Amino acid sequence: MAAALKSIPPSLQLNRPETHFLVRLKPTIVSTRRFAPMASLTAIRSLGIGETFSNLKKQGKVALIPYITAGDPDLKTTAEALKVLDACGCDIIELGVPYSDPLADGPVIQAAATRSLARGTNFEAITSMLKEVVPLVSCPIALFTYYNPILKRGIGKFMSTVKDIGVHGLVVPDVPLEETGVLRKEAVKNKLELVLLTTPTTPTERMKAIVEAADGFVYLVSSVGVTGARASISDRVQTLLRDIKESTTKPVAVGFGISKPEHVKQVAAWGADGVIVGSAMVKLLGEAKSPEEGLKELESFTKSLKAALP
Ligand SMILES: O=P(O)(O)OC[C@@H](O)[C@@H](O)c1c[nH]c2ccccc12
Repeated sequence: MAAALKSIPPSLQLNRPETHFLVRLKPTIVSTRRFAPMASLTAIRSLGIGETFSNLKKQGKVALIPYITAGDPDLKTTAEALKVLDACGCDIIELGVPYSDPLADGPVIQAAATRSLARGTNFEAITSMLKEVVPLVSCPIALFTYYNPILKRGIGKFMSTVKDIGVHGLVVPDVPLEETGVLRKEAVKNKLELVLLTTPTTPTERMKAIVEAADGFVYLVSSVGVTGARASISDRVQTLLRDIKESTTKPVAVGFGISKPEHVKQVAAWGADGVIVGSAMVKLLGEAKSPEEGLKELESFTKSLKAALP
Protein backbone atom coordinates (compact mmCIF):
# COMPACT_ATOMS: atom_id res chain seq x y z
CA MET A 1 0.00 0.00 0.00
CA ALA A 2 2.92 2.30 0.73
CA ALA A 3 3.94 1.99 -2.93
CA ALA A 4 0.50 3.15 -3.86
CA LEU A 5 1.28 6.42 -2.17
CA LYS A 6 3.72 7.26 -4.99
CA SER A 7 2.47 9.53 -7.71
CA ILE A 8 -0.20 8.05 -9.88
CA PRO A 9 1.30 6.11 -12.85
CA PRO A 10 1.06 8.11 -16.11
CA SER A 11 -1.28 5.48 -17.60
CA LEU A 12 -3.69 6.18 -14.81
CA GLN A 13 -5.35 9.21 -16.34
CA LEU A 14 -7.93 10.19 -13.70
CA ASN A 15 -9.50 10.32 -16.43
CA ARG A 16 -31.90 18.63 -5.69
CA PRO A 17 -35.37 20.52 -4.95
CA GLU A 18 -37.79 19.83 -7.30
CA THR A 19 -39.84 18.85 -4.37
CA HIS A 20 -42.43 16.55 -5.66
CA PHE A 21 -45.18 15.96 -3.23
CA LEU A 22 -45.21 12.30 -3.40
CA VAL A 23 -47.44 9.66 -1.97
CA ARG A 24 -44.91 7.05 -0.87
CA LEU A 25 -45.48 3.32 -1.04
CA LYS A 26 -47.50 3.51 2.15
CA PRO A 27 -50.22 5.86 0.81
CA THR A 28 -50.72 7.32 4.30
CA ILE A 29 -47.42 9.21 4.22
CA VAL A 30 -46.84 12.20 2.01
CA SER A 31 -43.30 13.49 1.86
CA THR A 32 -41.49 16.22 0.01
CA ARG A 33 -38.61 14.33 -1.59
CA ARG A 34 -36.40 15.01 -4.58
CA PHE A 35 -37.86 12.22 -6.64
CA ALA A 36 -38.84 12.08 -10.27
CA PRO A 37 -42.58 12.29 -10.77
CA MET A 38 -43.76 8.77 -10.16
CA ALA A 39 -45.24 6.85 -13.03
CA SER A 40 -46.77 4.46 -10.59
CA LEU A 41 -46.81 3.68 -6.90
CA THR A 42 -44.43 0.80 -7.42
CA ALA A 43 -41.23 2.62 -8.21
CA ILE A 44 -39.70 5.36 -6.15
CA ARG A 45 -36.50 6.57 -7.74
CA SER A 46 -34.67 9.80 -6.97
CA LEU A 47 -33.82 12.16 -9.78
CA GLY A 48 -30.71 11.23 -11.76
CA ILE A 49 -27.38 12.94 -11.44
CA GLY A 50 -27.67 15.08 -14.59
CA GLU A 51 -31.26 16.01 -13.67
CA THR A 52 -30.14 16.99 -10.17
CA PHE A 53 -27.54 19.34 -11.59
CA SER A 54 -29.99 20.95 -14.02
CA ASN A 55 -32.49 21.54 -11.18
CA LEU A 56 -29.78 23.12 -9.06
CA LYS A 57 -28.63 25.30 -11.94
CA LYS A 58 -32.18 26.63 -12.41
CA GLN A 59 -32.07 27.69 -8.76
CA GLY A 60 -28.56 29.14 -9.00
CA LYS A 61 -27.31 26.50 -6.57
CA VAL A 62 -24.09 24.47 -6.44
CA ALA A 63 -24.13 20.74 -5.65
CA LEU A 64 -22.54 19.48 -2.42
CA ILE A 65 -21.16 16.02 -3.14
CA PRO A 66 -19.65 14.07 -0.21
CA TYR A 67 -17.64 10.91 -0.62
CA ILE A 68 -17.56 8.21 2.09
CA THR A 69 -16.05 4.74 2.10
CA ALA A 70 -18.62 1.94 2.46
CA GLY A 71 -18.08 -0.19 5.57
CA ASP A 72 -15.94 2.31 7.47
CA PRO A 73 -16.29 2.04 10.42
CA ASP A 74 -19.04 -0.47 9.50
CA LEU A 75 -21.92 -0.85 7.02
CA LYS A 76 -24.57 -0.02 9.64
CA THR A 77 -22.87 3.35 10.16
CA THR A 78 -22.52 3.81 6.39
CA ALA A 79 -26.31 3.34 6.06
CA GLU A 80 -26.88 5.96 8.77
CA ALA A 81 -24.30 8.29 7.22
CA LEU A 82 -26.06 8.17 3.83
CA LYS A 83 -29.31 9.29 5.54
CA VAL A 84 -27.50 12.01 7.52
CA LEU A 85 -25.79 13.38 4.41
CA ASP A 86 -29.11 13.36 2.53
CA ALA A 87 -30.91 15.06 5.43
CA CYS A 88 -28.19 17.75 5.56
CA GLY A 89 -28.99 18.65 1.96
CA CYS A 90 -26.21 16.88 0.07
CA ASP A 91 -27.19 16.75 -3.57
CA ILE A 92 -25.35 13.65 -4.76
CA ILE A 93 -23.41 11.12 -2.66
CA GLU A 94 -20.29 9.27 -3.83
CA LEU A 95 -20.11 5.90 -2.04
CA GLY A 96 -16.72 4.25 -2.30
CA VAL A 97 -16.29 0.51 -2.69
CA PRO A 98 -13.20 -0.27 -0.58
CA TYR A 99 -10.33 -1.64 -2.66
CA SER A 100 -7.00 -3.18 -1.71
CA ASP A 101 -4.90 -1.11 -4.06
CA PRO A 102 -6.44 2.41 -4.19
CA LEU A 103 -3.66 4.01 -6.22
CA ALA A 104 -5.28 7.46 -6.43
CA ASP A 105 -6.08 7.69 -2.72
CA GLY A 106 -4.18 9.44 0.01
CA PRO A 107 -3.55 8.02 3.49
CA VAL A 108 -7.02 8.87 4.95
CA ILE A 109 -9.03 7.01 2.33
CA GLN A 110 -6.45 4.24 2.07
CA ALA A 111 -6.77 3.68 5.83
CA ALA A 112 -10.58 3.70 5.52
CA ALA A 113 -10.43 1.05 2.80
CA THR A 114 -8.07 -1.06 4.89
CA ARG A 115 -10.35 -0.84 7.96
CA SER A 116 -13.42 -1.66 5.89
CA LEU A 117 -11.84 -4.65 4.15
CA ALA A 118 -10.44 -5.88 7.49
CA ARG A 119 -14.05 -5.96 8.77
CA GLY A 120 -14.97 -8.18 5.85
CA THR A 121 -16.84 -5.60 3.77
CA ASN A 122 -17.49 -6.93 0.30
CA PHE A 123 -19.48 -5.91 -2.76
CA GLU A 124 -22.40 -8.22 -1.92
CA ALA A 125 -22.76 -6.75 1.60
CA ILE A 126 -22.62 -3.20 0.17
CA THR A 127 -25.32 -3.92 -2.41
CA SER A 128 -27.65 -5.48 0.16
CA MET A 129 -27.18 -2.46 2.47
CA LEU A 130 -27.95 -0.17 -0.48
CA LYS A 131 -31.11 -2.11 -1.38
CA GLU A 132 -32.43 -1.08 2.07
CA VAL A 133 -31.16 2.47 2.15
CA VAL A 134 -31.53 3.83 -1.41
CA PRO A 135 -35.38 4.07 -1.17
CA LEU A 136 -34.95 6.16 2.01
CA VAL A 137 -32.51 8.64 0.50
CA SER A 138 -33.78 11.42 -1.75
CA CYS A 139 -30.53 12.33 -3.50
CA PRO A 140 -28.88 10.18 -6.17
CA ILE A 141 -25.98 7.94 -5.22
CA ALA A 142 -22.93 7.43 -7.44
CA LEU A 143 -21.00 4.27 -6.68
CA PHE A 144 -17.27 4.94 -6.64
CA THR A 145 -15.08 2.00 -7.59
CA TYR A 146 -11.77 1.27 -9.17
CA TYR A 147 -11.84 -0.49 -12.51
CA ASN A 148 -10.55 -3.87 -11.36
CA PRO A 149 -13.56 -4.86 -9.19
CA ILE A 150 -15.77 -4.19 -12.23
CA LEU A 151 -13.67 -6.35 -14.52
CA LYS A 152 -13.57 -9.10 -11.88
CA ARG A 153 -17.39 -9.34 -11.90
CA GLY A 154 -17.84 -8.76 -15.60
CA ILE A 155 -18.87 -5.32 -16.84
CA GLY A 156 -22.43 -6.29 -17.85
CA LYS A 157 -23.16 -8.17 -14.62
CA PHE A 158 -21.67 -5.38 -12.49
CA MET A 159 -23.75 -2.71 -14.23
CA SER A 160 -27.05 -4.58 -13.97
CA THR A 161 -26.40 -5.31 -10.27
CA VAL A 162 -25.72 -1.63 -9.61
CA LYS A 163 -28.79 -0.54 -11.57
CA ASP A 164 -31.03 -3.01 -9.70
CA ILE A 165 -30.15 -1.47 -6.33
CA GLY A 166 -31.24 1.98 -7.54
CA VAL A 167 -27.84 3.62 -7.79
CA HIS A 168 -27.73 6.33 -10.46
CA GLY A 169 -24.11 6.77 -11.31
CA LEU A 170 -20.65 5.38 -11.39
CA VAL A 171 -17.27 7.03 -10.83
CA VAL A 172 -14.33 4.94 -12.01
CA PRO A 173 -11.16 6.99 -11.52
CA ASP A 174 -8.71 4.67 -13.18
CA VAL A 175 -10.50 3.53 -16.34
CA PRO A 176 -8.24 4.52 -19.21
CA LEU A 177 -10.07 6.77 -21.69
CA GLU A 178 -9.43 4.17 -24.37
CA GLU A 179 -11.51 1.63 -22.41
CA THR A 180 -14.44 3.88 -21.49
CA GLY A 181 -16.33 2.85 -24.66
CA VAL A 182 -17.26 -0.60 -23.38
CA LEU A 183 -17.95 0.67 -19.85
CA ARG A 184 -20.11 3.52 -21.12
CA LYS A 185 -22.13 1.27 -23.45
CA GLU A 186 -23.09 -1.04 -20.56
CA ALA A 187 -23.71 1.93 -18.26
CA VAL A 188 -26.08 3.57 -20.75
CA LYS A 189 -27.84 0.23 -21.29
CA ASN A 190 -28.48 0.13 -17.50
CA LYS A 191 -29.40 3.84 -17.26
CA LEU A 192 -26.30 4.57 -15.20
CA GLU A 193 -24.41 7.84 -15.57
CA LEU A 194 -20.68 7.20 -15.95
CA VAL A 195 -18.69 10.10 -14.49
CA LEU A 196 -15.21 10.60 -15.94
CA LEU A 197 -12.32 12.56 -14.50
CA THR A 198 -9.97 15.14 -15.94
CA THR A 199 -6.92 16.52 -14.16
CA PRO A 200 -4.70 19.62 -14.30
CA THR A 201 -2.21 17.68 -16.42
CA THR A 202 -4.71 16.18 -18.91
CA PRO A 203 -3.83 17.46 -22.40
CA THR A 204 -6.57 19.63 -23.95
CA GLU A 205 -7.57 17.18 -26.70
CA ARG A 206 -7.76 14.34 -24.16
CA MET A 207 -9.79 16.55 -21.77
CA LYS A 208 -12.23 17.26 -24.62
CA ALA A 209 -12.62 13.55 -25.34
CA ILE A 210 -13.16 12.82 -21.63
CA VAL A 211 -15.74 15.60 -21.34
CA GLU A 212 -17.50 14.34 -24.47
CA ALA A 213 -17.75 10.80 -23.04
CA ALA A 214 -18.71 11.80 -19.47
CA ASP A 215 -22.30 11.44 -18.23
CA GLY A 216 -23.87 12.94 -15.09
CA PHE A 217 -21.04 15.40 -14.57
CA VAL A 218 -17.40 15.96 -15.37
CA TYR A 219 -15.11 15.43 -12.37
CA LEU A 220 -12.33 18.02 -12.36
CA VAL A 221 -9.49 16.88 -10.11
CA SER A 222 -8.21 20.12 -8.54
CA SER A 223 -4.60 19.17 -8.13
CA VAL A 224 -2.04 16.56 -9.08
CA GLY A 225 -1.28 13.74 -6.65
CA VAL A 226 -3.67 11.75 -4.51
CA THR A 227 -6.85 12.51 -2.55
CA GLY A 228 -6.46 14.26 0.79
CA ALA A 229 -7.45 17.52 2.55
CA ARG A 230 -5.31 20.48 1.44
CA ALA A 231 -4.66 23.77 3.24
CA SER A 232 -5.82 25.65 0.17
CA ILE A 233 -7.20 24.97 -3.29
CA SER A 234 -5.06 26.05 -6.21
CA ASP A 235 -6.46 29.02 -8.11
CA ARG A 236 -5.53 27.13 -11.25
CA VAL A 237 -8.93 25.49 -10.77
CA GLN A 238 -10.56 28.71 -12.00
CA THR A 239 -8.74 28.50 -15.33
CA LEU A 240 -9.29 24.77 -15.64
CA LEU A 241 -13.04 25.27 -15.04
CA ARG A 242 -13.12 27.99 -17.70
CA ASP A 243 -11.31 25.77 -20.20
CA ILE A 244 -13.63 22.81 -19.61
CA LYS A 245 -16.74 25.01 -19.77
CA GLU A 246 -15.59 26.28 -23.14
CA SER A 247 -15.89 22.72 -24.45
CA THR A 248 -19.14 21.63 -22.80
CA THR A 249 -22.43 22.62 -21.16
CA LYS A 250 -22.21 19.52 -18.97
CA PRO A 251 -21.95 20.23 -15.22
CA VAL A 252 -18.42 20.23 -13.77
CA ALA A 253 -17.77 19.28 -10.13
CA VAL A 254 -14.40 19.85 -8.46
CA GLY A 255 -12.75 17.44 -6.02
CA PHE A 256 -9.44 16.83 -4.24
CA GLY A 257 -8.38 18.73 -1.18
CA ILE A 258 -11.67 20.53 -0.48
CA SER A 259 -12.09 20.30 3.31
CA LYS A 260 -13.32 23.66 4.70
CA PRO A 261 -16.33 25.96 4.16
CA GLU A 262 -14.01 28.58 2.69
CA HIS A 263 -12.74 26.08 0.10
CA VAL A 264 -16.32 25.26 -0.87
CA LYS A 265 -17.19 28.95 -1.17
CA GLN A 266 -14.10 29.66 -3.25
CA VAL A 267 -14.57 26.78 -5.69
CA ALA A 268 -18.25 27.69 -6.14
CA ALA A 269 -17.24 31.30 -6.82
CA TRP A 270 -14.84 30.09 -9.51
CA GLY A 271 -17.82 28.62 -11.36
CA ALA A 272 -17.98 24.97 -10.27
CA ASP A 273 -21.41 23.32 -10.55
CA GLY A 274 -20.53 21.01 -7.67
CA VAL A 275 -17.92 20.51 -4.97
CA ILE A 276 -16.76 17.08 -3.87
CA VAL A 277 -15.48 16.47 -0.31
CA GLY A 278 -14.08 13.07 0.57
CA SER A 279 -11.12 12.68 2.90
CA ALA A 280 -12.41 15.25 5.43
CA MET A 281 -15.72 13.33 5.66
CA VAL A 282 -14.05 9.92 5.76
CA LYS A 283 -11.72 11.05 8.58
CA LEU A 284 -14.65 12.23 10.75
CA LEU A 285 -16.52 8.96 10.31
CA GLY A 286 -13.68 6.48 10.43
CA GLU A 287 -11.48 7.99 13.11
CA ALA A 288 -14.17 9.02 15.64
CA LYS A 289 -14.27 7.59 19.20
CA SER A 290 -17.55 5.83 18.31
CA PRO A 291 -19.84 5.51 15.25
CA GLU A 292 -22.40 7.75 17.00
CA GLU A 293 -19.72 10.38 17.61
CA GLY A 294 -18.62 10.11 13.98
CA LEU A 295 -22.17 10.58 12.68
CA LYS A 296 -22.65 13.65 14.89
CA GLU A 297 -19.43 15.20 13.65
CA LEU A 298 -20.29 14.33 10.06
CA GLU A 299 -23.65 16.09 10.45
CA SER A 300 -22.25 19.35 11.80
CA PHE A 301 -19.35 19.39 9.33
CA THR A 302 -21.71 18.78 6.39
CA LYS A 303 -24.06 21.56 7.58
CA SER A 304 -21.11 23.97 7.74
CA LEU A 305 -20.19 23.17 4.14
CA LYS A 306 -23.81 23.39 2.94
CA ALA A 307 -24.14 26.82 4.59
CA ALA A 308 -21.13 28.04 2.62
CA LEU A 309 -22.68 27.15 -0.74
CA PRO A 310 -25.02 29.30 -2.81
O1 LIG B 1 -10.53 13.14 -0.56
P1 LIG B 1 -10.62 14.49 -1.23
O2 LIG B 1 -9.27 15.16 -1.34
O3 LIG B 1 -11.70 15.38 -0.60
O4 LIG B 1 -11.07 14.20 -2.75
C1 LIG B 1 -12.38 13.67 -3.11
C2 LIG B 1 -12.20 12.21 -3.21
O5 LIG B 1 -12.02 11.69 -1.90
C3 LIG B 1 -13.22 11.32 -3.90
O6 LIG B 1 -13.87 11.93 -4.98
C4 LIG B 1 -12.39 10.15 -4.26
C5 LIG B 1 -12.13 9.07 -3.40
N1 LIG B 1 -11.20 8.25 -3.98
C6 LIG B 1 -10.81 8.80 -5.19
C7 LIG B 1 -9.87 8.37 -6.12
C8 LIG B 1 -9.64 9.14 -7.28
C9 LIG B 1 -10.40 10.32 -7.52
C10 LIG B 1 -11.37 10.77 -6.56
C11 LIG B 1 -11.53 10.01 -5.41
